[in-house]
Amino acid sequence: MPGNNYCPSPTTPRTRLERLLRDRELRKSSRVSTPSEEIGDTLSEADFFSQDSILSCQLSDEQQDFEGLLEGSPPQDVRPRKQRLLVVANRLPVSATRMADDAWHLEISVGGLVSALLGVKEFDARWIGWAGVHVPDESGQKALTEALAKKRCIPVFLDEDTVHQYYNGYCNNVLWPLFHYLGLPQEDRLSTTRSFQSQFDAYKRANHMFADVVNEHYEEGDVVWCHDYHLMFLPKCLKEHNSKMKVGWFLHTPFPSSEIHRMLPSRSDLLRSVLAADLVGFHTYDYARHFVSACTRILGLEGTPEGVEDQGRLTRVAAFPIGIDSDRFIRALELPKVKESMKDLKERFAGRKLMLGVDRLDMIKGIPQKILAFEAFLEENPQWREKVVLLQIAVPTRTDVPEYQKLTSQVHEIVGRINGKFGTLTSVPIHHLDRSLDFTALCALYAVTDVALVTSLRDGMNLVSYEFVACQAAKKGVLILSEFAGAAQSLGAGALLVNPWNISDVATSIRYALNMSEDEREKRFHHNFMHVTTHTSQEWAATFVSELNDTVVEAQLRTRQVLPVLPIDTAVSRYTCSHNRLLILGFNGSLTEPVDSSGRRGGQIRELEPRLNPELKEPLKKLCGDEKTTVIVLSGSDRSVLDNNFEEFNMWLAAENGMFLRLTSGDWMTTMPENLNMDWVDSVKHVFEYFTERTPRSHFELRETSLVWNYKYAGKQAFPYLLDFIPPLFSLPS
Ligand SMILES: O=P(O)(O)OC[C@H]1O[C@H](O[C@H]2O[C@H](CO)[C@@H](O)[C@H](O)[C@H]2O)[C@H](O)[C@@H](O)[C@@H]1O
Ligand SMILES: O=c1ccn([C@@H]2O[C@H](COP(=O)(O)OP(=O)(O)O)[C@@H](O)[C@H]2O)c(=O)[nH]1
Repeated sequence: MPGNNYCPSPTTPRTRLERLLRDRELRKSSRVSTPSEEIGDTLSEADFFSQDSILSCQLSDEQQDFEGLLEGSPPQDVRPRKQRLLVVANRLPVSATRMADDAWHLEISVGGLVSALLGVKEFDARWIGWAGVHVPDESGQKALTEALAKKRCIPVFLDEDTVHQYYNGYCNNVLWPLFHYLGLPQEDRLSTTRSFQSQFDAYKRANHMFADVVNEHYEEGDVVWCHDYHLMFLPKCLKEHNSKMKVGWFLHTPFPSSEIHRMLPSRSDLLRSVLAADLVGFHTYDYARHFVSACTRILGLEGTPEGVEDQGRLTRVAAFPIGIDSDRFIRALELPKVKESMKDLKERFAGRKLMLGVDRLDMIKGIPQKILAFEAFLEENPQWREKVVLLQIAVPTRTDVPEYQKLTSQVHEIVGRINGKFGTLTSVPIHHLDRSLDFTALCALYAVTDVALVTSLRDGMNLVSYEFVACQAAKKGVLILSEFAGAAQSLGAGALLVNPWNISDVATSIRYALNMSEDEREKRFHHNFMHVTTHTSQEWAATFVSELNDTVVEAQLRTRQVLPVLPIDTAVSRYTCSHNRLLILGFNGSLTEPVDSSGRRGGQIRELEPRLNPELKEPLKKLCGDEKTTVIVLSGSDRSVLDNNFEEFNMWLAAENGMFLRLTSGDWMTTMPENLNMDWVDSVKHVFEYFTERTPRSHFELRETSLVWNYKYAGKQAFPYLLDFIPPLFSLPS
């Protein structure tokens, strides 16, 4: 369900849930079909040129459709003013190519993020991003800025070195593989783009450049929605410039387990800057949970069902599974051009079942694994060899990154080998295309496919699987889907889920899919079709933005409830005037040496016995020597600890939380009842020992009147143990 807390919790405010449902209903009932939403009624080529004479464009149908989506219909007086939305993503929805000094060719960019955001129509949206091209001269920048403005796009101009270090380097060679569990680059991969540090510097520089453009175009009340791993530094830059800006950040990739994230040298910087946003969104609960646990374990912050808290400030964290504009795909199937393509494809592959893969040529998509599984299937099922064909569309991507170049050769080599092995004079089993298809060609392919094969090793969501389902109302084909794609959580019930690393498992699923009964296909399809058509990209965006608006309002309310900060000047002047003062000081954490969140003091693991911070000795001596002031140290520690630390001062000591009292010049007194029953200690001690052994960095102390298990430095991994731990304590005899 979109906008749910990262952790489904019974404490979710009922009002939030109700608001979500109400908003959803309102959106449904107020939805008006604009001209651009009617079938085929997109801008014509002539309209396009008349609007934009300096553009040299050959518009495909897909681009015409895109035109309609980007420009929308002008706001009319009767309609309420739409909220302004600044969508900030690394890539604009168009890539630009320079045709002449002042002439630019604009083409829609391929990728899930662009497809999803094209569906966002409810806002007065503007896009801010990189146009995918280096423009060194001012006149070229001016011409491109004007051309893009007509498409409601605002460019960020990045120089070549920044692109190399930031985009090819830090984003695609460091963050991308790490977030998809492929590890960090080894030295040989790093050396091509220099060190982590210089890449990270370029990353921050680039994020500042994005921030400058946002700040320039921002108007009060705008919502700023930052996207993806390219812009993790952006929320912080924006909030530092204007703390009132409403900032949301959404990650389109997985967020890995904190065990993976902690490998990153810049792990804390990135988490902290993302936390500057008001709302942080992920595709699935798992990714959100991983993010929260990275913040608790690495930064030592507090995780709650609502998000992450840092000194009273909450960053809301929630799951917002993306969708597609399913209507756009369903309507496209009625277009004559799509019908014609479907007819061609059916004729070309007559007598054979068609299996389809559509992926960017990226290592996370598991293309080699998919092809090897298809080979295993052909090997084990000779009767199918002449009756099935795998069509793999592999869209070239990030071609400047050496890993991607290697992958291309690897895939070509495998395809060549298998086609050589199973091909005949008249046909080959694998049709592999290193290119992208336009929207209409893609829809036709989806519609005639019998089995779609998605074998991502990790994938934030995977919209191809959604698009395939949207186009299958007639055929009701089967979706084989990797359990490591975010989509497996929403389409899992209708798809055949596979582990792409298990080649024989995938091969078995291929056989099962090809032989599946019509009845089963129909049931599975129905389930997924319902999901895809009700969880759309419009719904996704509207929910995120409405949550962001609400989060900001709630944060303002919360700020008013926060206790006011002590007015230091007033406190000091009252202190100076008074003649009889009582100062009650804590010990652990107040007067002890500073330790970091993992319990290290100056890089060393802390000693078990707390020690007075040497820097406080002098001021404390002065305080204790002041006859107008009585000082008490009140601590949970036992008497010997206080003796060892405060013997030399003239003060009161209260050990074990007041069980024992002493003026340092006198003897210890006790407030303990004479017949205090301590029989429970032995049995509880065993329980404490058991959990201490199993919880690194926790320790337990046996005091005179209490037993303490201290898990303060153990990190949040102690919590599962705590849950086991508390019930046995309650069952102890009192
Ligand atoms: O812009 P590129 O570097 O060429 O890469 C294309 C996009 O790839 C990634 O897409 C992700 O977003 C999809 C939609 O949420 C999701 O379904 C998919 O699983 C992700 O891989 C990337 O996150 C985008 O920023 C890129 O633009
Ligand atoms: O030839 C192609 C192949 C893919 N796509 C689009 O690229 C997107 C891929 O998104 P997905 O979420 O599956 O993965 P990503 O590439 O973003 O990692 C989908 O919307 C496809 O329709 C396209 O327009 N043309």
